[in-house]
Amino acid sequence: MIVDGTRTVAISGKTFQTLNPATGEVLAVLPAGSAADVDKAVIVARQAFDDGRWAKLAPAARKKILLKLAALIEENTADLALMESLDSGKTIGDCINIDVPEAVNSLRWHAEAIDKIYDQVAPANDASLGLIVREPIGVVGIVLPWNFPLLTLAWKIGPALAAGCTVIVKPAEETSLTTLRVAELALDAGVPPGVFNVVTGDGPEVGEPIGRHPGIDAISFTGSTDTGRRFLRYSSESNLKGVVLELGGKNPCIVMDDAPDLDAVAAHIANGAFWNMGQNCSAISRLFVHEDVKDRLLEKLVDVSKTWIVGDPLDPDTRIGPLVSTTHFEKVSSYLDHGGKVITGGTAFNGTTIEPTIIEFQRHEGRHFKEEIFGPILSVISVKSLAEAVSLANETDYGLAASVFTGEGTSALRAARALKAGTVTVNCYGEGDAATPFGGYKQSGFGGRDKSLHAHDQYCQIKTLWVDLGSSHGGI
Ligand SMILES: NC(=O)C1=CN([C@@H]2O[C@H](COP(=O)(O)OP(=O)(O)OC[C@H]3O[C@@H](n4cnc5c(N)ncnc54)[C@H](O)[C@@H]3O)[C@@H](O)[C@H]2O)C=CC1
Ligand code: BAL
Repeated sequence: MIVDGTRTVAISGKTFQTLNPATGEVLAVLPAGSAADVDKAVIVARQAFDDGRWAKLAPAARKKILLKLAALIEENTADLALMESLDSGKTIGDCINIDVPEAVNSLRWHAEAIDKIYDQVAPANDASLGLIVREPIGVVGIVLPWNFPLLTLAWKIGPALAAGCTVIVKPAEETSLTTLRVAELALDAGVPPGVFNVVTGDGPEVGEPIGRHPGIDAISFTGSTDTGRRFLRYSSESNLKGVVLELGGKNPCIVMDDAPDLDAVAAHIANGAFWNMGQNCSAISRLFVHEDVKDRLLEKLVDVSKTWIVGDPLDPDTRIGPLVSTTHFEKVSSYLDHGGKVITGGTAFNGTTIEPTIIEFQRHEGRHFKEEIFGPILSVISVKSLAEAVSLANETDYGLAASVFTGEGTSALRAARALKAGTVTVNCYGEGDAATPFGGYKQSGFGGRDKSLHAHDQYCQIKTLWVDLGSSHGGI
């Protein structure tokens, strides 16, 4: 763990192993934290916040240090990418080309933004001055998932540290390594000790004490909807700390009969469904395709899926590596034999890996259309109209992302407005870039957004300062 700028073991002395999911080998033995370690980290982070060693620096000074951190991460791309791939099973190509560079971009974007955000003067009468100012919220608990460990870390520490907060990060127990390394690089960059602390361990032992701690002012969480609900409970039963949740998805993709370039559409859909082995909260999971183009699109999708090389995540050509853990593999495998016609894939092997799989169904019902699978499995159903597609697409408890492919601009915009999702992409798939907010409607999200200037709201209090200019001063 890293507390107060120092590598440390757990107070209990307990440890846990982190495994390479591709081989089952032990990669590292890490401290298994508990409530006592969280207490210690909170004391340190509170002290670091209250004495102003970080919060009271000028925004431009914090910016300089965060830009240095981004540069150090960039310089260490090869090491960090290898560490991330070994620890999570993510492919080395993705780690090098997406996870590390996007983490760098995200940190840079928030660092660059922080000295360009102005406070406001409120409309007021002549005898008063109303100021609306932002202040860092304080000590922030950041609880991370295993599917994008480094990227979600950057999405959260970027705006939190830029705002002047101090943080206690709990990485997912499957994937702690890159968070620990980045915390060390932060010290090298000049982030003062005590500002960026990391407590490793599992959810009940470390995540829950963070959620319930009265000395923590806000929580930023990415993970499952069930655990997200717990954080709301922890907050309501403790100090009503602010909670921002980025949760699961059951993301629809609609393809109409006038969609241009079905080859490109198939490539986008395969990327949306199979990128990161489908372990992505914004993964395309339900495909609604117009009946007139269904057969042609499925043919192309099968062809594209077969180009996704399954294998060793350390081979740069591999696009499908192992799932993150055997537990997760068991969960995802259970969706391979539950009705529907397998169009391609359907095989699970080595107890780790599932090939890109497309399953066609006649009706929009059952587990494949309700539950977040979080694996490389795409469920397909045909539709007769855009209205039917949009209505089925919205038939879900989730609302993170959605895509629509059509050649008709007005229909595309109508559908984009009607889809209940935080991010809607038209004739493409993606999550936007650091400048655009990311988060969900319905049970996909709560309380705010990651990325963009909207992310800063999570980490700030808004204070009103009301000054009497004295109506008795003779009108000067
Ligand atoms: N939105 C997303 O990006 C993610 C969604 N998921 C979904 O969740 C499913 C289960 O995966 P898990 O790893 O179990 O997700 P999870 O939501 O339980 O884990 C995410 C984080 O929450 C922590 N956590 C777990 N239990 C906790 C508790 N009782 N109190 C406080 N913190 C706790 C974990 O240690 C980890 O750091 C996946 O199959 C997937 O469907 C998982 C990871 C990311
Ligand atoms: N798609 C990146 C963030 C997430 O899956 O939680």
